[in-house]
Amino acid sequence: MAAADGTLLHFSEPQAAAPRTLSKPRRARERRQAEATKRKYQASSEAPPAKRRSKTSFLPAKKTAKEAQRTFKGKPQKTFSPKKSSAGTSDRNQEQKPCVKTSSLFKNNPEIPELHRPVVKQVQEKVFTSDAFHELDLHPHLISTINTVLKMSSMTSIQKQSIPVLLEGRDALVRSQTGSGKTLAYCIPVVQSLQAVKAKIQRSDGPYALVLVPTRELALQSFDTVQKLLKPFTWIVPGVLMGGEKRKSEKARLRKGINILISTPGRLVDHIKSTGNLHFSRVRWLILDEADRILDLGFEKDITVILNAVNAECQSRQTVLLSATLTEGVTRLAGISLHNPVSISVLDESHDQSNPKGKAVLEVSPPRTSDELDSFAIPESLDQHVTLVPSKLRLVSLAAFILQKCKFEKDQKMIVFFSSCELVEFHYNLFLQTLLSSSGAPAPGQLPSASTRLKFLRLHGNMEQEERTAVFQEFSHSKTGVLLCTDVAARGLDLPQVKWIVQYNAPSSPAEYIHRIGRTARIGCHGSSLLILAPSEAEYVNSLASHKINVSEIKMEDILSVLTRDDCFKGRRWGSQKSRAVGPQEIRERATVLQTVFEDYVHSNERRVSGAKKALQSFIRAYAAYPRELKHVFHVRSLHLGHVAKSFGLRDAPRNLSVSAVTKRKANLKRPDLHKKTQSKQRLAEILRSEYSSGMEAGLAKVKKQNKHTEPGSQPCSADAAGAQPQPWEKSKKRSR
Ligand SMILES: Nc1ncnc2c1ncn2[C@@H]1O[C@H](COP(=O)(O)OP(=O)(O)OP(=O)(O)O)[C@@H](O)[C@H]1O
Repeated sequence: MAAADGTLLHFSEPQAAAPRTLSKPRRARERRQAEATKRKYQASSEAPPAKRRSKTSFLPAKKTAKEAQRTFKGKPQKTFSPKKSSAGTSDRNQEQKPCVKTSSLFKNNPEIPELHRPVVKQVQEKVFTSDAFHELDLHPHLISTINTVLKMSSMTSIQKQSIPVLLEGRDALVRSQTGSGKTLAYCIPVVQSLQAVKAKIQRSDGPYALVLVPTRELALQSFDTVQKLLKPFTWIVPGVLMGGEKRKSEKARLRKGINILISTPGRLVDHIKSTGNLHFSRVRWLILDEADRILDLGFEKDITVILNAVNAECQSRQTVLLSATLTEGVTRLAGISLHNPVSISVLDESHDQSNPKGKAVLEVSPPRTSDELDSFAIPESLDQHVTLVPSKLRLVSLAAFILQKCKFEKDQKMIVFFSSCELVEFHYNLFLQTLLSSSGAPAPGQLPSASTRLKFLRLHGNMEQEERTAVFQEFSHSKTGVLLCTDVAARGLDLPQVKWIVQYNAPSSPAEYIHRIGRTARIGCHGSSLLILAPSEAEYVNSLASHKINVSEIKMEDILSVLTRDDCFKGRRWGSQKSRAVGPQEIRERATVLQTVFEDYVHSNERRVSGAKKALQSFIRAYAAYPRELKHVFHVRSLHLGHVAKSFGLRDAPRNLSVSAVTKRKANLKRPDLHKKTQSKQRLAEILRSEYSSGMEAGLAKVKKQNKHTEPGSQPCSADAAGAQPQPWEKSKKRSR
């Protein structure tokens, strides 16, 4: 990237604007004093803060970084604090204001195109019914537990449709929008049927129900629901296997006996292979929750191993597949695992002409129309937005949006999705150090506007399980906060009261989009989402529309304009005394001030620079990993590396980073024989394949396993090794991300 063109800014306070008039003798006295001070400091190694700051503004970028570090670290109050710097020292302020060299954010950006989004009629489902749980033929204790422990009285539509059908003993494919209560739709029938088993269930009987979920967090969540429902039926023991825990203690729990076993597929396969006393002879229920995500995460082979193991020991069982999206993979998996199934979905009348009353649709396998396959039900109370932001402005736009919602508005809870663990780590550390304050006064390196109101959390698959659980719990119970995460949090997690979903990196499929936005507007609540796209990616909006997904535009300027609400972002052109009204120029200057803060943080030491480069590299790899059908929207060659580097607080694009290097390596991945060639190449391939990842994918998990980290799906999962049959749905499986 060409060297940054310099725009000089210094931070000013509102009070500093009016110049003070000084008498002539006093001015002369002050000048003499200033010169004396200058001579003194020239002779010593210590620098007078004001003069040094001004001078360094003209230094090249590297030196500026060092100096800026001094500015933010050394005298943060003088630099930023409105209270201290405004105390009647306006003319001195003029000199004391830090002057920062930064590249122009607003020059040479691609034009932002007009969005001509087609308006489509979204598929909608009614969430609640007026029917109460007590109208169902359930054990009275179960009903009172639902009412008093879960504090629920009326059923959701999907519960009303599913529970009676499942209680009849039918296999089912249940499809319903995110946050519509699918978990209870299967948990209630399971508990109802197991409590009614005549010879009371013994713990030592082992599993009667197997519930498979894609992630550990979801396993915990489902376990929690089952545990609550089992309160009156204490002889039925639930248990969870999910990796992250010592195998030994899981084995011990299995030995004692678990009747309702909730697990991630990889971990269960691990125990099938290594735990002698895990038997499935009594299994009556097999539940595949979030079936689409299970397949997306590459658990097909594990599912095959599990199906074969269960089939080998028990022939008659009830199988249920639940999914928010009905993908080809899910339909094929349903064809294999379900016997004479009922297909249940609750589409609204306008969409589902064949089913005018929104009743459960029976025997649908394969799905009725390609339209149903391609479109997704979206909660009615969810407002979806998109904004087009040039690469250079992405970081400041994201920060401004977070500040707008979580600093200036009350009780806002937000999830920001990134495409890789490295990206989450980078942004988490950056925001934590620059936007956040633990006390009233800004700490070194922080903005004076750093807020105690803001709370940042992060969640991704490279974190230790203990920490993941703690973060999940903390965010679940918190009223506010910004959770930066990978798709590890997109899969079925029920995080209450989330108001905003921000997708900083576009998802790689419409199904992913649905799952991400599905973390808000749950169970009838109101929520909003924002998708941040580059101008070159505007076409993605049409791609969403083709799946009946409507988004409305928010202008980037409107997002950035929040910076004018905070005078700490106020910048002023060097030497200019003219005061200007708040307008586009003011917004630009303030955005530049914020970008400067980020750049100074990143460039304050080598470790941070290399962290930013690593994150940038990860971003490019993820970008190169978009599926073929989205390549016309997200093509790595359309990235301007210098501009993208800016969004990582880097002043220049790293020299050793080239798009072709990334794409070359990626091209190799298309050759399946590559994996067999050498182990090191295989590891590289797995890392690259998982770049657009949450850190949860089997490939990455395998790599991590070698580093002694365990993940669901990290176990050896070759179908051959387990004597499994080839998976029919694999044949036409698209290469996942
Ligand atoms: N009948 C009900 N009344 C009130 N709240 C309910 C009811 N059923 C479920 N809920 C609550 O709604 C929330 C969403 O439920 P759940 O997680 O089961 O949705 P889901 O359909 O599985 O979503 P996703 O597809 O995202 O996994 C949970 O907090 C749950 O406790």
